[in-house]
Amino acid sequence: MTETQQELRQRQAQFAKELYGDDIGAKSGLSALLSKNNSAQQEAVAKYLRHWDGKTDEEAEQRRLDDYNEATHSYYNVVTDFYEYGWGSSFHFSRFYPGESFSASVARHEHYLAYKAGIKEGDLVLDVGCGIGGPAREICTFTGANIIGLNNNDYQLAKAKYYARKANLDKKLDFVKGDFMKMEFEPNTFDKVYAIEATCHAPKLEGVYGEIYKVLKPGGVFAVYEWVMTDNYDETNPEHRKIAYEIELGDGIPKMFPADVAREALRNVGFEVLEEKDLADNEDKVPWYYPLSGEWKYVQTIGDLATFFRTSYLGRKVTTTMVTVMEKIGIAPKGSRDVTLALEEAAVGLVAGGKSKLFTPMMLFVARKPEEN
Ligand SMILES: CC(C)=CCC[C@@H](C)[C@H]1CC[C@H]2C3=C(CC[C@]12C)[C@@]1(C)CC[C@H](O)C[C@@H]1CC3
Ligand SMILES: C[S@@+](CC[C@H](N)C(=O)[O-])C[C@H]1O[C@@H](n2cnc3c(N)ncnc32)[C@H](O)[C@@H]1O
Repeated sequence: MTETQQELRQRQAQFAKELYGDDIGAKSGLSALLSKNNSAQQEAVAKYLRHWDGKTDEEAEQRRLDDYNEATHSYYNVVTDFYEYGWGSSFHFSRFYPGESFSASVARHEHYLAYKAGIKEGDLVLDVGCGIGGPAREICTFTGANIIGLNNNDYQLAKAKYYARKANLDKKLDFVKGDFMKMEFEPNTFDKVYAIEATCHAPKLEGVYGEIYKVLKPGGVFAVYEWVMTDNYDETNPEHRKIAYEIELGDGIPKMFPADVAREALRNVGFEVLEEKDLADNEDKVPWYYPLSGEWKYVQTIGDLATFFRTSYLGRKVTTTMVTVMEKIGIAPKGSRDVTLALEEAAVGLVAGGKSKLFTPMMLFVARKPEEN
């Protein structure tokens, strides 16, 4: 018998409690990792990794596409603490300007999307795949809009709510559980919708874009930073496919799509595409992937040294070694080392994809739902 949306939701919420205990949300980073339940962690790691067995044939890909919800949910159950520890509370890349700190660059990238979407005070805005709410808090403070974050991961939602309360933004921000492929909001609800590096987890872009189209008001704007393979990518080239596969495996993505698939998907569901630009295709002195490529010369401020160390090759090795030892002596839950190894594949694939310009994490699309006739 197939599980209903309601049953799936309850099971996943229950699982998050088993994994993190009752004070879910309050702990973060490595301290949250160390307090996770051992057998639940093992189950989550197995559920995430079961589809990434090195196969890229059609059947293997189909299994990943079919299981997108559970696989992504499990992925974020096991990586969120590492992300927070290594990256902060906005789970996305950004461009870096000379002299600009890591956190300023992340915030500017969010402001830019808000500006492109035309978000203004009093708007009701949907953040699709909101993570732990870093971008929603920033965009709310920046624009004064009311934002609802949608996410299928219970742990991240609990954290997003916790941080919004702490920042005194809980009257302007709300976070709700749901699958972006099957949204439960009333049609024509939102003035604006944005998504930051999240819709790439969809098994089919028409699915998620179609849902966004449905819940946007006529005339409303959707702005997205999409993860895509660029026009340089050739799926039949084994070197190219290897890079895409590393990104899929390490980032919990069922299938990386090319840019033209994303553009067509927007049009197919009815959007008018107003703007399209690969923000990574530029002459920037500091590349977007530098925190992962481990090039010290790009670090812009003294304050960024600690973050850079954690994200660099050396820092990642230190984390993996530390986690391996802690897992061996029983302090860290089983499976944690496998997670650091998968994240290493992510880092390697992302840097290779960035350097070769086969991949971009910041394909900007701005699209409008036409006014009703
Ligand atoms: C998965 C998607 C669609 C977006 C996430 C983008 C980035 C925020 C992550 C992609 C790879 C991640 C890694 C880390 C942090 C978050 C990412 C950059 C670490 C640096 C976290 C600390 C670990 O020890 C190493 C990780 C490498 C990959
Ligand atoms: C890389 S994170 C980006 C989070 C956030 N946009 C940010 O920039 O901090 C991707 C997010 O998409 C969410 N997500 C993935 N698949 C989803 C789905 N089917 N429905 C809702 N959210 C989903 C994940 O749980 C995660 O929060």
